[in-house]
Amino acid sequence: MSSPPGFAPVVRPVADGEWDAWNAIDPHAFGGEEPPERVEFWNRILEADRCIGAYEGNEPVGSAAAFSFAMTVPGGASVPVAGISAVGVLPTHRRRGVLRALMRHQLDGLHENGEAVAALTASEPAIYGRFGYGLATWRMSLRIARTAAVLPAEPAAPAGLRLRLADPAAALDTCVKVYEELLGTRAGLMPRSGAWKERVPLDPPGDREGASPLRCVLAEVDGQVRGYAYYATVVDWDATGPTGTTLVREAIAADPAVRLALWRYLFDLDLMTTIKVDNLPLDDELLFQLADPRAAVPSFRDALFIRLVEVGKALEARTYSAPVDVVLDVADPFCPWNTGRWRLSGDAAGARCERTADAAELRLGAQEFGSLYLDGVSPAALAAAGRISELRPGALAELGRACAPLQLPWMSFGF
Ligand SMILES: CC(=O)SCCNC(=O)CCNC(=O)[C@H](O)C(C)(C)COP(=O)(O)OP(=O)(O)OC[C@H]1O[C@@H](n2cnc3c(N)ncnc32)[C@H](O)[C@@H]1OP(=O)(O)O
Repeated sequence: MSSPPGFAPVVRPVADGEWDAWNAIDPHAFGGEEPPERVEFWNRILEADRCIGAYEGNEPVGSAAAFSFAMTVPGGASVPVAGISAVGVLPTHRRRGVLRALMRHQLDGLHENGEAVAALTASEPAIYGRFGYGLATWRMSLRIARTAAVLPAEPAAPAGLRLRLADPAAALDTCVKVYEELLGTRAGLMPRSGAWKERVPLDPPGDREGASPLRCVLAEVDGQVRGYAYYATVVDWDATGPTGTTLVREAIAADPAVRLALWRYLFDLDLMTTIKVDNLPLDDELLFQLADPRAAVPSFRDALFIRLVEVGKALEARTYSAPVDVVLDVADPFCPWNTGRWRLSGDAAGARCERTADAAELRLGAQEFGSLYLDGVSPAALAAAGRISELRPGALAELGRACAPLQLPWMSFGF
């Protein structure tokens, strides 16, 4: 039954005995039914004390959850991040302020706990800007014609390299160790602690849509696993012969020579004519390893949205690629404790970000801070879009030099 006019949801943690009703919101809100393996996985990773419901009486009509993640920030440090997920409102109660009440409760809670950064991926990107989340990273997918794809001879595969097929479930711990070698190298990366290591290789039969079960190939050098790829294949034929597709879910190795060896393998599977790669960073080296870049058809999508819950603390937790000393004037109506002027000064060794009464040099909002945080969006682009105002000539360029990434940030798994 839909709510009467003047409805004001009460937002609170989910109590024992309410979980079935809370879990029932998601399929109604998202309109689908997840395979049981995925439901079971999500039930295992949810942190019960970080799940909230919006209630009408005793009935939950909206849901939201937070995960206790860590994330690499520019400079390589790892900072705690609240990963926001499971946001849904019953269709009977939409557009009556339930999401707004959930966001209010959640951000107030993060503020009280001193959690400086929140992150999410959005079902619809237009939803979260009003709550101060800014688009911070992109993901790239590639569709590659195998016949046109020529990979370079260099770097040659390391001497002693051996590729070995493994059962994805049995290889989980091994693969996570390889993945962890990457963590400090690129902003946006998050560890896959505990059950999160199962997230990428999760392979419910109900999700396969004609593809093979997930395969795992390990790249060993002198007996040590140094890289791995998860992939599946779709077998197909037409009058010209085989037209199969290799679906690459992930190819990970810290050593570029090992990663290239994995690509050679994935590009050379018999009967496959197309390679589809999901979720790469925008500057992935694979783009520059194809002799003919048009062999790959890229598509791009928004990935991570970031919210600085505590501007000062968050900006001090990262470093800056060049010296910076600017006064930032922040407008943050949804989290007013951030509003005001902040002096950010720092370099590659560390940073301070403190309240100041000095004259403002750059004016921006919470959403822009989120977009800038991982160095995946340039201050100049946001200024050109009319979203940052430069009040002291030169301040924009100074911030731009300080936020110049060595590599673009990347979120390697969804949550
Ligand atoms: C991190 C994640 O989990 S992403 C997943 C989000 N969930 C989904 O997409 C599931 C399907 N959708 C839903 O469950 C709901 O429609 C929600 C959660 C998107 C919105 O919930 P509602 O309770 O209807 O939103 P609410 O009434 O609080 O609206 C708050 C504001 O957001 C706006 N808004 C709500 N949904 C959308 C949307 N899909 N696109 C753009 N704006 C939106 C409203 O217009 C309102 O704007 P205002 O600030 O100008 O007043």
